[in-house]
Amino acid sequence: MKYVSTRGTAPELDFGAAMMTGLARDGGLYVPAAVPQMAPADIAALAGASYEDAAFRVMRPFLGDTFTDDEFRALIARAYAGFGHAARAPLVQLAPNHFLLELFHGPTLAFKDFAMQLIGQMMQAALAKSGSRITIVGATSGDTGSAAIEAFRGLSNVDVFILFPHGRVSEVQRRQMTTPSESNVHALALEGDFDDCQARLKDMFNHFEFRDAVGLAGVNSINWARVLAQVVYYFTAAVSLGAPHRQVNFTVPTGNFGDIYAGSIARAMGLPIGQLVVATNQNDILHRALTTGVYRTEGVRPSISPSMDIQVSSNFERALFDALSRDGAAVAGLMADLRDTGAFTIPQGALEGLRAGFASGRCSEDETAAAIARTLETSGELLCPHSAVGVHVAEPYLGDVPMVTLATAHPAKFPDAVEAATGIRPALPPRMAGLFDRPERVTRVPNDLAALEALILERTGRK
Ligand SMILES: Cc1ncc(COP(=O)(O)O)c(C=O)c1O
Ligand SMILES: N[C@@H](CCOP(=O)(O)O)C(=O)O
Repeated sequence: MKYVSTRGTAPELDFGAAMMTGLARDGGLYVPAAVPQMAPADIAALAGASYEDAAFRVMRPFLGDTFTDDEFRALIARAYAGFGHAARAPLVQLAPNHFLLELFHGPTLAFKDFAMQLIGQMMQAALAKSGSRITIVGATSGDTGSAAIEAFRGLSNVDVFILFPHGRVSEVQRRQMTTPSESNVHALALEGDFDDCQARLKDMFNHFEFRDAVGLAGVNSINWARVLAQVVYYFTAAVSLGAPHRQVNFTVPTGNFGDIYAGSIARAMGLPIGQLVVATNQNDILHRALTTGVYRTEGVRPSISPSMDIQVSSNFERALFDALSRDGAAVAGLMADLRDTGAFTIPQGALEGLRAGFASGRCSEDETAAAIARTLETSGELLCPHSAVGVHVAEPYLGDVPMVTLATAHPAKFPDAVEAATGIRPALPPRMAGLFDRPERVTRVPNDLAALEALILERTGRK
């Protein structure tokens, strides 16, 4: 199994190398050269399997010889052992033919744990074999950062630096990143928005002298392994609703396009997914792009679903690559337009392909609050604002085909928005008691590449 870059000129890599490399050296994102297929009988055989067993069967064909079967099974077992629900990703019913996939039972209460806990295990195993040391730099709008810190805290051969937009994450998210006391954890509050954090991270990957000096590794969804781990729950959810004998639709609260792209990989593998609906908040660049054919950044507007306050949606590049018949030069051209002008126009054929693959909708701030209140009233489920965006956007698509909306975070990560909508202040699980009492450790940093690189070099003892 080989991985190729969306910009067409970086070397092809195997799974292990793609995971440790993160961003391709031509600035693109790694994707499989060909997506492995799962026959209907193999999909049907997932019925009744544990989440861990399903994870093994769905992901194994993508791994080549990076791990033996026994090693991979052991890594999966360790990754999901700390989840607070036996099903790992339980489905609950909201309405006739509308289901919620609860992805917030991991250690940091967001869907990121599904991939990050596994990447943590896989990277540690790879580092133990190679004996090397890495520096992880992550960009976060709140959830990736806390999940990454949880997965890598305390490891002697990994330093973790997390860039988050100062003042634009929830207090719970901030404290999850700033209260761990391990010396390999560095929370950096950047003067800017998430797009600035992600842009500086990509700048670091594209600055080869720095990248090689610190052994830079990435755990954002630019890393293919992140996407792969998120493919699994599409299979477990769909099979429990009757796939492969029946179609299932999904609505996905979307920001960086990683989670919904994972759904498109599940569909490419053979899972009978009908509609994949992109649900955006008021930062609706993806909805506008799919509707108008023009991808144009407008500046981020802070919302009550802050983890989706994103304009430069990294994984959209992977979907574009497929829609452009895997023409890396064409993708590179559109990305250059985006960098130089803040916009690009999707060629008509590619736009039709994207529209065939993805429906979309937008949810305003008021609609988000109303969806939280309405869902509590009609089904007793308390939603986080991101999941509420999903539920609102899913509603016009409800019909004969079961719809699964992804619940991407626990409501207690966003208590202010939930309380404003319902009057109920959701409590953190008891295992997180003390989060508000522990001292915080955070460094304010400018939105400046040279300053960030200097800080990382100094903290990792390279200067
Ligand atoms: C709670 C939550 N919901 C949804 C999203 C959107 O996911 P993605 O970036 O994979 O589209 C994120 C982060 O991006 C998130 O943290
Ligand atoms: N919402 C994310 C943004 C980063 O997304 P990623 O999936 O690329 O890591 C976050 O919570 O940080």
